[in-house]
Amino acid sequence: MSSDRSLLYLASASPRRRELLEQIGVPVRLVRCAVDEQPLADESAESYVQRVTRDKVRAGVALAPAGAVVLAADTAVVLDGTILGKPRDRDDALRTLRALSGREHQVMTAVAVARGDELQVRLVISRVRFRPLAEAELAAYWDTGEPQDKAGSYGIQGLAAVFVAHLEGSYSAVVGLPLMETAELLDRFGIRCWQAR
Ligand SMILES: Cc1cn([C@H]2C[C@H](O)[C@@H](COP(=O)(O)OP(=O)(O)OP(=O)(O)O)O2)c(=O)[nH]c1=O
Repeated sequence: MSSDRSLLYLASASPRRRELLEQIGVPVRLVRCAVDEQPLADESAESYVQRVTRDKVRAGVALAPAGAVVLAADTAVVLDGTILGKPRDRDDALRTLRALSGREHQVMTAVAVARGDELQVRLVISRVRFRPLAEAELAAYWDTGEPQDKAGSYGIQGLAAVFVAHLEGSYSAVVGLPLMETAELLDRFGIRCWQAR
């Protein structure tokens, strides 16, 4: 089976990434693939998100039709160099949110686009500062269900918007995909967003 060269395959189970691509006029076809997302010993957060993103896009290339353009991304919330992943349970989420309260953290999102052996990756680092969060507020936030599937146990695009005192960087990257960098990468692979239609 050969691919339509203008169609993008998204190697992601994240509904956010699909919505963000649709927001800029890039429809996608999904390829489901799983990769090991365990950080390696002594691996920096910057290296980690780029490695996982490369692994995701390569796994996507292996599953997509030959010659297809494939995109993948990974987002990590990083506090003082430590990666705060998706919460294992309620206690883990509350611990994470407590640690983020009243402080600035980094959100690192890498995006990769590949076709066959050709692969390009970009890393975007944003800085987010939360206002101080009350304990009762954290518990109430967990109960909304929003933190469950999100890096750092929060979603800036959702209810957690009221926690954000300051953001420097790319809002779309915090949600899961840096759209300016993504559009540039896609353009190099011949996939245009709304601008060129
Ligand atoms: C910080 C933050 C993260 N997130 C989400 C984006 C990602 O979906 C998730 C980070 O986990 P990822 O491992 O980057 O992505 P994923 O497992 O959801 O999807 P896939 O690997 O299949 O592409 O956290 C938000 O939605 N809002 C936020 O403000």
